Amino acid sequence: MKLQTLLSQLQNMKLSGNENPDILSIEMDSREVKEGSLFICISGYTVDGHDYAEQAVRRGAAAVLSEKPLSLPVPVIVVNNTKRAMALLADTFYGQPTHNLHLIGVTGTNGKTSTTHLIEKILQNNSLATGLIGTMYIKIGDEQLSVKNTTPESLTLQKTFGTMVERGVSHAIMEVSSHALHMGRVHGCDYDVAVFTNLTQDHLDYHQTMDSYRAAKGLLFSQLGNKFDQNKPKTAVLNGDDSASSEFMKMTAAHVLTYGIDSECDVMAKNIAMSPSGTSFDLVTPHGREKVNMKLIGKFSIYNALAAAAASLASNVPLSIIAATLGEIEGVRGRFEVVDGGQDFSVIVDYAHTPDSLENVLSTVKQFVLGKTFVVVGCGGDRDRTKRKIMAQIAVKYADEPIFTSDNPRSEDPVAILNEMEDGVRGEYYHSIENREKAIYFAVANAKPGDVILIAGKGHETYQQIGTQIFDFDDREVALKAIKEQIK
Ligand SMILES: CC(=O)N[C@H]1[C@@H](OP(=O)(O)OP(=O)(O)OC[C@H]2O[C@@H](n3ccc(=O)[nH]c3=O)[C@H](O)[C@@H]2O)O[C@H](CO)[C@@H](O)[C@@H]1O[C@H](C)C(=O)N[C@@H](C)C(=O)N[C@H](CCC(=O)O)C(=O)O
Ligand SMILES: Nc1ncnc2c1ncn2[C@@H]1O[C@H](COP(=O)(O)OP(=O)(O)OP(=O)(O)O)[C@@H](O)[C@H]1O
Ligand SMILES: N[C@H](CCC[C@H](N)C(=O)O)C(=O)O
Ligand SMILES: [Mg+2]
Repeated sequence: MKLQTLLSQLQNMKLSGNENPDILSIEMDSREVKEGSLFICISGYTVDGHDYAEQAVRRGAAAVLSEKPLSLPVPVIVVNNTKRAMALLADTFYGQPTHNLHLIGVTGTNGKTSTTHLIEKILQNNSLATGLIGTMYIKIGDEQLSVKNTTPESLTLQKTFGTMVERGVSHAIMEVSSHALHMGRVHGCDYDVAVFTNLTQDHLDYHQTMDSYRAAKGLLFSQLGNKFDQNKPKTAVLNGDDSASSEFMKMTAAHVLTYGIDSECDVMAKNIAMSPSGTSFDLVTPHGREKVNMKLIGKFSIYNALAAAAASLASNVPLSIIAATLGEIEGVRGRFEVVDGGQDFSVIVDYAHTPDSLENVLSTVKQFVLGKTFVVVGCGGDRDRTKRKIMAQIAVKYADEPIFTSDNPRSEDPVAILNEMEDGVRGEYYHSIENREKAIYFAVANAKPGDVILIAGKGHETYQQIGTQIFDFDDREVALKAIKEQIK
């Protein structure tokens, strides 16, 4: 695409010279720049991309987009905000791909990964070609790509959507993090369905207060479009049992479909029966009623199922397919995943890394446990510190054997993180074992028949970050090894 054609999208910009090179790619990382790239300078949290403009030109950049004049031998386009401009240019460069996709965005503190996977399976069972973007990976058809963020930058996002369209994907489902909403990574995404799971405490390191965290989540709904287009109707799927939903409802002119268990909603679960091996309920919707027999357990799983059902209904999937698919789903990797090494106690690996998710999962375990409950849990470094005490209190409240350990300490001292957890439960009964492998071994060595060990916080993760080093670490493998050695 010609530079001038691309730039016609920007209303306020200054371009030095009148050259009009062919732009073959857009890059925000100088290390990715190739001959013919447009390099966009982003001033980040760690470094300033403007400092890499010269390097980008040496690597062949044909033009540079910047927030200040730069003396370079290629055209320099100056705009007030390169991040906003990047979202617009990426959308244009990749052919406005979200206009050609049915796009479903899922936001909320907990349940985004789980819910997106439920929706993915339902759409696939309705013979639709899907793509998925989230914490674990990007999926385009059968191909899986690794990711750094739950919601990538606009450039990666639009490029990914472009590839999806090229490969015949018709429906894309994505997790939309509050960081992404706040940083404008999803500007330009034309959502058809926006789903809200829940709002509880997390990320206060970034958002500071729950009010601004709620406001960031709300951006998904205020960006859902304010015109009524009968050919492309938009739907906000809101959790009627979460008080934040009434605010989000005001933010959008789109159709609203509520789901819930306790309050009167459009999509509801009635006659719920829970057992250690599954959950059944009547899925009551504006399109009729179907019995659902799920293998997933816990009240939180019913919420995810209802959110997925409502999003699928808003995407025109027949109710019978929705109910049948919810019955088939085995679960999502690292979410309430059972580790079975032939032992006579249960081991569950789960991604609960917030107070609310930990409480949900532990209370689900407590509903069914015959013996004692063990929990192995830590808190990530360089993340919301205020949740540490609370998570420790929840662990002590629900577990007979709470074992505090390290999660991903990142740049923080692991012992200092443990101390902050312990500050919430001084004088109570707990164990503190800094080394996560040792903590898991300790739990396995002490569990008796009928006990349950919940290993929380890292779920699907296959690494542990200590300082700047990344070590191989998989809770499921470590637990399995401990079990095998124990029952030898
Ligand atoms: C705080 C934050 O969000 N940081 C994001 C940000 O990194 P940054 O600002 O530090 O970037 P930087 O390293 O300063 O670089 C600035 C610019 O210089 C460029 N650069 C840099 C070096 C170089 O040699 N050449 C060069 O051109 C970079 O490509 C970039 O354009 O931009 C990066 C690239 O897009 C992101 O990967 C990174 O996310 C980091 C890894 C992160 O941890 N983010 C978390 C807080 C986050 O966003 N989490 C949410 C999910 C939370 C949840 O699900 O609960 C998420 O959506 O992932
Ligand atoms: N609807 C829910 N409400 C509360 N807790 C939930 C819910 N769904 C899942 N959980 C718990 O939260 C954990 C994380 O779930 P999931 O990965 O689906 O959330 P997420 O929103 O994608 O998280 P992240 O922000 O890290 O991407 C699960 O392992 C489970 O313990
Ligand atoms: N998306 C979450 C993941 C946390 C996972 C936990 N294992 C940790 O490292 O803190 C975050 O970045 O806050
Ligand atoms: Mg996720």
